[in-house]
Amino acid sequence: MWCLVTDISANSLKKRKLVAVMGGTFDPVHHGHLRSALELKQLLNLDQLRLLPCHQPTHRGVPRTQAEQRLQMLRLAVADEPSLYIDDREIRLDQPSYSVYSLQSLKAELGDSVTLFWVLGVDSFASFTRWHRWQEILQLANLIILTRPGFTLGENTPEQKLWQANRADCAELEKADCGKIYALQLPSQLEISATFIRDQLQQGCSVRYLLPDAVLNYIQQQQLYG
Ligand SMILES: Nc1ncnc2c1ncn2[C@@H]1O[C@H](COP(=O)(O)OP(=O)(O)OP(=O)(O)O)[C@@H](O)[C@H]1O
Ligand SMILES: O=C(O)c1ccc[n+]([C@@H]2O[C@H](COP(=O)([O-])O)[C@@H](O)[C@H]2O)c1
Repeated sequence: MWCLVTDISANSLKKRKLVAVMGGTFDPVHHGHLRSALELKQLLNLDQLRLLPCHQPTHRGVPRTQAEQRLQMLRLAVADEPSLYIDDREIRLDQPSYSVYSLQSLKAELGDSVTLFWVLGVDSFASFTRWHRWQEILQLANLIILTRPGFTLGENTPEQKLWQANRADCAELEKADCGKIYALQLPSQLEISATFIRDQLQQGCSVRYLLPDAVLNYIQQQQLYG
C-alpha cells in the first residue's frame, strides 16, 4: 500500500503542467475565441488555458476600446467558466505588448516544470516571422495553430517553411517542452471575428449570439463601437 502511494506521487511529480496562452486584442472577445479556448483545453487535457489581452498592440492599429474595457469584457465573458483564466499581465504594463516578454514573465512565474503553449489562429501565425524576437518564442513555448474559416497559410511563405520544419503530431507535442508547432482543426470552427462585430455595431445591427450576453450588455452600457 505504501509503495503504491509512493508510485502515484512520483508519477504526479513527474507529470509536467501544461499551460496554454491565447493572446489577443479581444476588441471585443467573442464566441470564436471562447469556444476555441474551451475545446482546446479539453482536447489537449491542459491544466490551464489563459486568455491574455494585449495592451498596446504593436502590429495593428489602436484598438477601438480602452485596454481596461477589453479586459472587463473578458472578465464578464468567463465569469461563470472556471476553466478559462484571464491573464492581465500585458494590461498591467503600460507599454507595447510583445508576446516574447509575456512568455518570459510567465516562465519565470510558473517555473521550469510547466510546458507553455502559445495559441494563435492561422491568420495570426501568417505574420509570425515578423514578430519581435520570434525565435525566442519558440525557445519558450510550443505553438498551437488553430485553423480558422476563411484563412489559409500562403504557399512558400517563411511561416509555411517554419511550420514544415517544426510540425509535430500530438505524441511529439506531448514530449516537447518548446519549439514544436501543432496545427489543429477544432470541432466548432466558428466564423466569427471582432471586425465583423464592430462593423455590425457601427451599422446599428444586432450582434446577439456572436458573443456572450454579458459582454453585449456591457457594450451597450458603455456605448462602445457605435
Ligand atoms: N473565430 C475564431 N476561431 C479561431 N481562432 C480565432 C477566432 N477569432 C480569433 N481567433 C484567434 O484568436 C486570437 C485573438 O484574436 P483577435 O482578438 O485579434 O480576434 P479577431 O476576431 O481576429 O479580431 P479582429 O477581427 O479585430 O482582427 C488570434 O490568434 C486569432 O487568430
Ligand atoms: O510580439 C509580437 O511581435 C506580436 C506581433 C503580432 C501579434 N502578437 C500577439 O498575437 C496575439 C494575437 O494578435 P491579434 O492581432 O490577432 O489580436 C496578441 O497577443 C498579440 O500581442 C505579438
